[in-house]
Amino acid sequence: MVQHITVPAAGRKITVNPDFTLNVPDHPVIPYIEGDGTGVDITPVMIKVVDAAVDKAYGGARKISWMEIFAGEKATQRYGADTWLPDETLAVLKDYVVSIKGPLTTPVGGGIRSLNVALRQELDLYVCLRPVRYFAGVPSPLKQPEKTDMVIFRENSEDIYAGIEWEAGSEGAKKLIAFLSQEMGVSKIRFPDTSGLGIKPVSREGTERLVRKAIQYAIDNDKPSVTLVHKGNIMKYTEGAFRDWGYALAQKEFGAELFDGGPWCRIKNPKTGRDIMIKDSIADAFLQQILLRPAEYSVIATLNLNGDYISDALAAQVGGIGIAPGANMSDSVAMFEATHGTAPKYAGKDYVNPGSLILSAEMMLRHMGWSEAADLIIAAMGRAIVAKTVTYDFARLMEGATQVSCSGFGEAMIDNM
Ligand SMILES: NC(=O)C1=CN([C@@H]2O[C@H](COP(=O)(O)OP(=O)(O)OC[C@H]3O[C@@H](n4cnc5c(N)ncnc54)[C@H](OP(=O)(O)O)[C@@H]3O)[C@@H](O)[C@H]2O)C=CC1
Ligand SMILES: O=C(O)CCC(=O)C(=O)O
Ligand SMILES: [Mg+2]
Repeated sequence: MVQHITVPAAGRKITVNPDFTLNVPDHPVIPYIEGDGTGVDITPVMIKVVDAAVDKAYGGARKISWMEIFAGEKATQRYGADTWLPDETLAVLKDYVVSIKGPLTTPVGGGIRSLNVALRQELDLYVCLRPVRYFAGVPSPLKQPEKTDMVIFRENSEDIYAGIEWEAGSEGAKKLIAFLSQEMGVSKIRFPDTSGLGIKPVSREGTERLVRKAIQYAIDNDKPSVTLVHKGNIMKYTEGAFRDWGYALAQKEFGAELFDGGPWCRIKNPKTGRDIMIKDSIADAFLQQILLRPAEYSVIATLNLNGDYISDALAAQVGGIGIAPGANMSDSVAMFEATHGTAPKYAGKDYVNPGSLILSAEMMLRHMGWSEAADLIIAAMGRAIVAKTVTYDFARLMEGATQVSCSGFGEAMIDNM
C-alpha cells in the first residue's frame, strides 16, 4: 500500500534470481527520483531520450513504465516538512530492484545529512561504479583526453561518510576527547577544547566485497590492471589496511601471484589468458599521475572519500561532470545517478547538460540487458557532440559550437538516433 506514489497500471517489476541475475519484463516499472536543483531540468530530458531509444530499438515491443518516487525537497512537499527520505521510497527502491535518481541537495555544515549517502547506506549499495570515458570532440584540458579510460569502484558504505561525527564543543565531542586522552593515551589533539571529531570506519569485509567486484569487472571486461588507491602511509589502519586487504584478497580468491617481489601482484585472466596487474597508488601521487600518465590506469578500487574526489577529477579530464555517469549497486539492487550535484544556480533554467543522467540511464539499460537501446544512446550522444550541438559547458570551450538548452540537447540526441 503506497501513500503518495502512483503505481503505473501497465508494467511489471524487475525481479532478481538467487544467482543475482535479473528477470526483466518487456514492460518494466522503473522508479525514478527527479532530484533537487537541476533535477527538474535533466530528469524529464533523460526520460524522453531513453523512451526514444527504447522505442527505436524495439519498435514498441519493449517500453519502460516510469514511476515517480520522492526524496529531498519534493518529499517534504508531499510527506511533511521533515520527511526527506520517506520509508516507502526506500521500500520501492528495494522492491523494484532497478532505479534512477537525480541529484539531491546536502547543506554544508549543519542541517540534514546527505540523502544520497543515506540511500546508499540504507540499501547497502556498496559499490559506486563510475566509468570515465572520452567522447570524440568533447573539449578537454588534456592534449590526449582519449588516453583517460578508467572505471572507478568507489567503496560506498564506510569511511568518513558513515557520518559518525561530533561538533566542536558538543557534549559528545567533550566526552570522546576525554575518553581518548584519559583512557586511550591520546595526547595529539592539538586544540581539544575547539576540535570537532569524525570517525573513519574501514573494515576488511567492506574492503573485500568492493575489491572483489573491481577484480571481477577487470576479468569480465578484459582490463589490464586494478589499482588500489589509498592514503595508507598516513592512515595506516584504515587506508593502509584497505591496500593490504585488497592485495590479500587478490591472492586468496583470484590466485594472484607476487610480481617482482610484491606488493604488486598479477592474475592471469581466466577468460582471455591475459595478465591483470593488481597494483596500488597513494592518493596524492595518483591524482598527479592520472593527469600525466592516464593510460597506465584502468580499473580503480578506492575508499569512499578518495572515490568522491577522483570521480570529479577524472570527469574533468574528459570534459567535465556534464557527462559523468554512475551507478550505486549491491549484489541485487542498482540505483543509477549522475556524478554531479544539483548545481543550484542553474536550477529550472533548462540550461545544464543532461548528459550525465542520460549516460547513467544508458548504464541502467545495459544492466537490464537492453544493450540495443543503450548503444543507440551512446551513438546519438557521440553524433550530437561531433556536430557541435552542445550545452553551455562544452560550447564555452569549443570553436564554432551551436549552444543548445538542456532540453535542446535531448532533442539533438533524439534527432541523431
Ligand atoms: N549524488 C548527488 O546527488 C550529489 C549531490 N551533490 C549536492 O549538490 C549540491 C551542489 O553541489 P556542488 O558542489 O555545487 O556541485 P555540483 O556538481 O552540483 O556543481 C558544481 C559545478 O559543476 C558543473 N555542473 C554540475 N552539473 C552540471 C551539469 N548537469 N552540466 C554541466 N555542468 C554541470 C557546474 O559548473 P560551472 O559553474 O562551471 O558551470 C557547477 O557549478 C550540494 O548540496 C551537494 O551536496 C553534489 C554531488 C553529488
Ligand atoms: O551527497 C552529497 O550531497 C554529495 C555526494 C557526492 O558528492 C558524490 O556522491 O559524488
Ligand atoms: Mg561527489
